[in-house]
Amino acid sequence: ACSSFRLRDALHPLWQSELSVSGGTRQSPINIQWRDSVYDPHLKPLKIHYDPTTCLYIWNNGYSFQVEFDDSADKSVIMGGPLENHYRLKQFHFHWGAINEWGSEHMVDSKVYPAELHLVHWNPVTSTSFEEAIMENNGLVVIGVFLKLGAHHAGLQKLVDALPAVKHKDTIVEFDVFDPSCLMPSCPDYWTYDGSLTTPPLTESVTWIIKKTPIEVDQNQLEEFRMLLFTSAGEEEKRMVDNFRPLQPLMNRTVRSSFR
Ligand SMILES: NS(=O)(=O)c1c(F)cccc1F
Ligand SMILES: [Zn+2]
Repeated sequence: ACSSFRLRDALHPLWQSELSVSGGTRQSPINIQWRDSVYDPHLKPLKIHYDPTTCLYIWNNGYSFQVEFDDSADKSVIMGGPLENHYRLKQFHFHWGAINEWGSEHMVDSKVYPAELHLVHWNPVTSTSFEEAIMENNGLVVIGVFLKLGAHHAGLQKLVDALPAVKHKDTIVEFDVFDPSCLMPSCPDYWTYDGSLTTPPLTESVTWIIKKTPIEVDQNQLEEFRMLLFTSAGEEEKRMVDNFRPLQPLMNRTVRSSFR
């Protein structure tokens, strides 16, 4: 088995279906080797237009907390970058570690960050719903943003303040107006590659756009993430931490960069 495949990861409770995509040739996450990425001058700037009123609610789905959006129209969309058409924002969520030394899914030259934000979008031109797009080649676009320990993030704090209301699995709280563009770094640089969902069903339907520059959050904000639970009310409490998938082999893929 190749070096990055560890059976104990594949059988970890969170990823028990890891083996179900055996033979996958474009799995995520990966370690982005900066020197192996290829500058593509044809890559356009990413264009992001999020309508804050499309924000619906936050919920704890048992492996992350997720902010869901109204995707019944082209109101919160991304386009440009490596994309041939526009994609609708469906949800965003995070992955993080038990301590600051790990937590992100992707890595850059083997550097790991304490957390990673995923903004999940689907292609309304080739699919009629998010659920359908999950099964389509290039049905999804996920923007990945690294979080690093640093200054307090005022935009994130509105989200953090709502977390106690979704402490347990399958709890939900209304979250009316939020503009996720406040979570994007100002630097336009990104890497892009063809990959997969990092949670079951692990389908190979994702065009990944990984922002080069992390956003800064403070220690208290990260610790609020770690106070969430994987478990439902009444069950023995298990803290929601280390909800990231192990690195997957690059295989026959090239990571392109939008910057020299
Ligand atoms: N982690 S990820 O961004 O690959 C992801 C999920 F976790 C869940 C659904 C869609 C999706 F894209
Ligand atoms: Zn994710």
